Amino acid sequence: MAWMALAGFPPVLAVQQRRLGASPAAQQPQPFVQHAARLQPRPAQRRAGPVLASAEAAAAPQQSAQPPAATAQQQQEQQQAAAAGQPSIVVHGAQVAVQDMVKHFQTRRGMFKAVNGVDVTMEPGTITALLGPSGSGKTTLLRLIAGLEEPTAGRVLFDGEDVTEYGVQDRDLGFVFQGYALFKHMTVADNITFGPRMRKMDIDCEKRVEELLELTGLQGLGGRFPPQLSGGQRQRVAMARALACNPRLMLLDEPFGALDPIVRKSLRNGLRDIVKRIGVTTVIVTHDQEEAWDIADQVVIFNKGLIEQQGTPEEVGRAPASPFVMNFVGDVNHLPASSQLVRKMSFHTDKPFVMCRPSDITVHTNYESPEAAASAAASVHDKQNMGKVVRYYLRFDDGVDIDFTVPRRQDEEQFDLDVGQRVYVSVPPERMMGFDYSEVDGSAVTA
Ligand SMILES: Nc1ncnc2c1ncn2[C@@H]1O[C@H](COP(=O)(O)OP(=O)(O)OP(=O)(O)O)[C@@H](O)[C@H]1O
Repeated sequence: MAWMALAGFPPVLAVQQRRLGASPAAQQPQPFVQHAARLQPRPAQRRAGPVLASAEAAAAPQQSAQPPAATAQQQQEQQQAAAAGQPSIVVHGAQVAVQDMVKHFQTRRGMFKAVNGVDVTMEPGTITALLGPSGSGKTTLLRLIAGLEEPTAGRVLFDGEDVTEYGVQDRDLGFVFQGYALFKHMTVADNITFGPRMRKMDIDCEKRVEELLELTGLQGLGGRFPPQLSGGQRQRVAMARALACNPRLMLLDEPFGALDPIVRKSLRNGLRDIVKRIGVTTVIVTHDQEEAWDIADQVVIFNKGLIEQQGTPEEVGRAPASPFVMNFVGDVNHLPASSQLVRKMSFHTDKPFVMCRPSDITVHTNYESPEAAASAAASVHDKQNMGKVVRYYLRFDDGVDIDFTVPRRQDEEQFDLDVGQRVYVSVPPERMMGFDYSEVDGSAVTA
């Protein structure tokens, strides 16, 4: 079944940081911020086209007074597909280019730069995940792409065509966001076909519903009402509805934020499967790095209204472009640049601190080995069995702590260290990065 077809993806980088000198118990998880229905138009922000008054309206931009008809090309393709007995969902994912995008908000304290000169291109049929700390500008960029915000400067191009002046209803979009925004009084089938009916699309609505229910793993549920569905099922309906009008671009804002981890995982795998089957260009805002790493072809890391890095998840994970990205993506240890380990590794930096990933640490136990001689001595300070991995907290003789994480199986075969045991630690200097705390602080600049 399409919904169950899981794609294989690179290992996920856990989102956790170990702060300088902090004990295991003192570790702070990354804040997880959830926003309900953030794609709702903010009052007085629209410039063109009818004002959308609710989340449901935002999710169904086709509710304009004079809904645009399906394009002649789309209609022709649908008719051809119907005649050939093929699926009637014909999507041409757009290449979406955002150029020199700037968005300033007028606030009581002056002008606030939420997006401050952003260039990014999303290739047709790919998934781009927008990641970054709270307030870094992710949702604002999504809304600018959608036409829900008027840019201060910059352009949005769909397949090379400048759509910056187009209203939201003229951009061929599908929306999915956390609050579901389904019409509760309508059946699942009616929710799905609401858009095509409003746009007077010349399609077989029954067939479209069947195809979309199959695509989203909801076979047999077309006659139910949203309150009779689970949260995961409702979000699948939202996806089906977003795709019903053959959008060129699907925009998702924290779509799975309210769901439990197992349902989230199933939904995101389903999302990737759908996108790859039908080829719709997709942009997703998420706080969940595991989600981004699982599904995205391209990740875009935001900080304070600017893009710090964009690339494939592998590129960003392997070669972070800045201390901010290294710190934001995955586990890191923070050490003083003058610490024993850094000096022993002959890593030189003019910055006061150094980062390294737990996964780049090598631990030797035989003090007579040549490797041990080239390493810094530490003691096992604490050990935690985390299920699939074992995490050790190692303390150097200068009092500096670091994490060392090893797969449980490897730990059993190779390490199985005792608390208090002496170990010898090395990190390739090319895997270290000097930094100053001002460079990794992603807290939003308030307006
Ligand atoms: N209409 C507005 N008026 C004034 N400031 C705004 C407005 N919309 C957004 N902002 C500010 O712009 C900044 C970026 O907001 P945005 O919602 O894009 O961030 P985000 O990265 O999506 O954050 P989060 O992850 O918390 O949702 C924030 O500081 C926010 O307060």
